[in-house]
Amino acid sequence: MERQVLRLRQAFRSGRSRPLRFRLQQLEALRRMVQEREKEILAAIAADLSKSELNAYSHEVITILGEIDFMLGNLPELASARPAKKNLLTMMDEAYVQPEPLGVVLIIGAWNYPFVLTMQPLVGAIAAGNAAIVKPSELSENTAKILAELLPQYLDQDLYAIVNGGIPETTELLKQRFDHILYTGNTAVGKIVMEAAAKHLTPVTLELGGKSPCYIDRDCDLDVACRRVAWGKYMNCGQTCIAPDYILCEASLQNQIVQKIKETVKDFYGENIKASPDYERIINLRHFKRLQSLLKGQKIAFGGEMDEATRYLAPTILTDVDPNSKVMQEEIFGPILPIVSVKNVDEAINFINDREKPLALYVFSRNNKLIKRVIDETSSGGVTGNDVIMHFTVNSLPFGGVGASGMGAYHGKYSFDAFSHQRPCLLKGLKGESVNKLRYPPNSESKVSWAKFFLLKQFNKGRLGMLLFVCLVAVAAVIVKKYQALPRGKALLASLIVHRRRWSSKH
Ligand SMILES: NC(=O)C1=CN([C@@H]2O[C@H](COP(=O)(O)OP(=O)(O)OC[C@H]3O[C@@H](n4cnc5c(N)ncnc54)[C@H](O)[C@@H]3O)[C@@H](O)[C@H]2O)C=CC1
Ligand SMILES: CCCCCCCCCC(=O)O
Repeated sequence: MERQVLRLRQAFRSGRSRPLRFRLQQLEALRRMVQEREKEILAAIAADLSKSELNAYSHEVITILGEIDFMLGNLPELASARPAKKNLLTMMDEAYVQPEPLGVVLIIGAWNYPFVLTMQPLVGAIAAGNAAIVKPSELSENTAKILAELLPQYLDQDLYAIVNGGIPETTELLKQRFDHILYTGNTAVGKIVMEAAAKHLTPVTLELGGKSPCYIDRDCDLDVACRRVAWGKYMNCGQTCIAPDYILCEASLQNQIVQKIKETVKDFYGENIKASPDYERIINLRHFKRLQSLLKGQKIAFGGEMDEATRYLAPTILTDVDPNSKVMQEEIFGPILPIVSVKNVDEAINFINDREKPLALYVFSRNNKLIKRVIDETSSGGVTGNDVIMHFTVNSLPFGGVGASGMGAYHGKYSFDAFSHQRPCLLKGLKGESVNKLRYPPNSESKVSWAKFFLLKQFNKGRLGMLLFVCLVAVAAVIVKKYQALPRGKALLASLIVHRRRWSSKH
């Protein structure tokens, strides 16, 4: 592991990953990989998540192609230096912000969208000019395997590597020194990653999970709301970090919601859900049993059927759920939708604020003021009003958590930023020592007062006069130099000095 990181570091030090042309070439090669090897990639995702290839394409591949296109179109601008505003002391100098790559970065992905959660950060890492190690989840082993096979065929092998394995391999990787770590997964492992990173003072982006609430207001189009919630909740069998975890609504809406989601599920997956190519399975037996245990003691208003052999768990709705029950204590990450009743939006806001900050928050209402109020009075990684999941697809929006749901963000420009250092650059001229004297010792009241003038723009009359005088002298000096009319120039300067003295004695 150590040798592998060293190899990448040496390649990074060679400077090869920095030129814009190289980054664009690598991104184009990655796009070629996705296009040419689409079939193998889709088959791997489909095998890992019991997913149709069509869904594998629209859940994952499309996101990566979109992200690569965005970077190819925007990288020249993102990677270029941005001029910075100057102050009076640096007026004549050059100030700009130059994004620079961080170095060798580590990307640890989760299993639930195994292609997106490894390749989307990689697009950002390449775009920003880094070397990168990608560690896919061992639970989505087919995708992990195909990535290890394909990536070296398309990308620079000394700069980008896939490391496969489970906890021992990840633990070993985390002992190495990286310049940034982007981790996607559960909160408990997020803490392990952050602790390991702290040993090297490595900055982290943590894309974690949590319980994302969905408030459904009385004043809303319930048909649309239920269709959208059902889509976001049951997609990927509920194994989506930003799936609506539970519904908050007035008690009187509960039965209608159950009825409408039931109808939607029939529209989506037909009478025999098990046979639908659009309905996935739980990733493994451990998660299946965990989900099974969440149903104990609950009122199942819809669904609940399961088959351990195929890890099938039907789209399920729980009603009158006690906020203290187990299903409300942990992120569900499965097709179980609890409904918790609240009296009104005030109670919903308090309910949300009494708990950890979620990764996503959803509000359905016809009343935009109510949606804005919920946004203003709560906190979450992201918000979508009148829909679910969709903020993930807008690459001009930063994607990430806050508080217990994570730190940092990526997607589009934010991915580039996550893997870049915004380096402030100031290029000073060698002239201007008369002004610079202000900051050289010995200090004095007068120098402090000048510093206040230059940096805080605190004027007094005398200073203003002096500034005008300095400007006039500067103009005169330019004229003198330009026309080399030495005698007339000198006379002009002398007359200015006399005027300045007279003006000073009067004020
Ligand atoms: N914020 C986001 O973008 C996303 C967050 N998630 C969250 O991830 C969670 C589901 O993923 P997990 O089951 O955690 O995925 P997982 O089991 O695939 O683990 C994630 C990664 O952590 C590594 N890992 C696991 N245990 C480790 C340990 N003890 N030490 C070091 N590394 C270890 C794994 O090898 C894997 O690469 C959910 O909470 C979900 O909400 C999932 C997808 C996206
Ligand atoms: C058009 C829908 C695309 C949905 C992709 C959702 C991926 C979410 C990944 C996750 O964060 O768990």
